[in-house]
Amino acid sequence: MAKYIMAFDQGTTSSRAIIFDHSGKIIASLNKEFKQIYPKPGWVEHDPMEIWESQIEVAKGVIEKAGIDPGDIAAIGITNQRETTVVWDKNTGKPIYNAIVWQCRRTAPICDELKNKGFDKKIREKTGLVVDAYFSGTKVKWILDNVEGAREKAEKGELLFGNIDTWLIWNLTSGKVHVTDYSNASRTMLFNIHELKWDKEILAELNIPEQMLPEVKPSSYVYGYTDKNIFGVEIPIAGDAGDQQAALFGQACFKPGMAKNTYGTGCFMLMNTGEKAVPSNTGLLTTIAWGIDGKVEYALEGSIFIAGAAIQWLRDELRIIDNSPQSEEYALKVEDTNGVYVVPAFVGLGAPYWDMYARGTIVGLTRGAKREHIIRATLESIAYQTRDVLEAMQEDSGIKLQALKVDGGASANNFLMQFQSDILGVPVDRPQVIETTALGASYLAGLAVGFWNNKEEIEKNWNVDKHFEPAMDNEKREKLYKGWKKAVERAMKWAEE
Ligand SMILES: Nc1ncnc2c1ncn2[C@@H]1O[C@H](COP(=O)(O)OP(=O)(O)O)[C@@H](O)[C@H]1O
Ligand SMILES: O=P(O)(O)OC[C@H](O)CO
Repeated sequence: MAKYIMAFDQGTTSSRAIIFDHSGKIIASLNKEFKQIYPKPGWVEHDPMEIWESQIEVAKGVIEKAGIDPGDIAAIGITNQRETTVVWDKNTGKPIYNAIVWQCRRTAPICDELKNKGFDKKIREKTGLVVDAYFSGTKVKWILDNVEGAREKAEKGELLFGNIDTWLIWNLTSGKVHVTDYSNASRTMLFNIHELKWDKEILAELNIPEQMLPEVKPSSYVYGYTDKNIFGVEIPIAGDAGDQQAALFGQACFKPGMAKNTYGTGCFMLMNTGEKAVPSNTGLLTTIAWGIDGKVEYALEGSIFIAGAAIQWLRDELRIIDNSPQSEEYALKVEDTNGVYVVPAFVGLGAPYWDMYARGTIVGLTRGAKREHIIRATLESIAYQTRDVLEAMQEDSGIKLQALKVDGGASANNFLMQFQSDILGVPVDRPQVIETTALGASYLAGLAVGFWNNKEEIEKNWNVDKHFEPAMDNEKREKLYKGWKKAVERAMKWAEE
């Protein structure tokens, strides 16, 4: 019997492939960063061919690194940066435009129009989402409206739309399977999360032909098999979920009330709400967690657009650190931020503010402000944003969180995790495997092919690495947080015409 599962974790800044064994242990992992394209301020694109090529390169590389035979892989699970939009020609297989990334703000005016018409309320009800340039719907419309001949071709059925999961599965399968899963569909702003189908009224409003949309399947399901020319064998592709939902699954948050926070490019807190789609009154999203075992389960989500990406900004743009882990070293060289707050609203602000026109701000600078303070304030901004969404989530769900499960690249930062626990006043638990996104995709794939039998078996694989207890007194906590709220006010609406 095949001994491993391979996950493709196609993230915002890198493509990653990881091979897991039955105990959920990482056998080998390989990562490749790819180009971020910023054609204008606030615009973000990726080259879909580079995404595909980098993903295949790391997949082949990780098999070699692990020293295993492709025939030893029982299934592949796919997980992806969500919302990022690719439109391609069905006949040539070539994208007609770069992928418009979830962070891209170019469709803010289309969103404003929807809001002005009052159509946003309908969208909120049907899709669980807030009208924002974040989601795929307005991105598809933009491509159809702006790429020459696109709309005509789409109407003739010659173009296909997909998020990155769909794009990868279409390229991987010999039969060119055009599918997505419930969790990804729920991020398009085109999918009715209650009726579980593409919403004709929204499609008509955005003028998007339904025939270009993928078929929506469960998250644990055999969608197809890899073309033999890729790995030399046909491997079932059996799991598909948006990366944040996959992380919720990988953290074994299977019961209502269980929550996790993933610190990657952005930061995403999700709470399982079971078979109930809980509406939010605080600016959170109601989203599909996954479709499995013949049913769909929901989650409440707080989406923070910039988290680890702010650390990359310190490294690549400000060039005041050489690598991400160094941020911890510098942060610990000072006692506090000396009154400095960084609001990394580089692409607007997501939950709970939803301000497409907010922009990054540094406030509280004095003559004594050093790079250590700015670095520390940048790390702290990740924790403050998390507190914003945790408060919203507790209010919407009526559940007081006993502990927060964390994961993702930046959760490796012990300073950040301790400050997180301090500023929330809630313990933080980091598991041994922080690659829970990939792990969740593996679990979904493994369940579909009988590699794992049930969720109970998977739950036993979760082990804590480090537990962080709040160590800050309440007065200090609230004083610091008050300063953050003031800083956020300064960042809001900055880029509004
Ligand atoms: N030790 C660290 N401290 C702070 N940030 C870190 C650290 N290690 C990684 N990061 C940040 O985490 C992000 C990478 O995490 P990852 O989970 O791989 O993200 P993604 O899936 O979004 O590409 C990067 O933005 C990086 O700057
Ligand atoms: O690339 P990540 O891991 O930051 O995830 C991006 C999210 O899926 C965007 O919604």
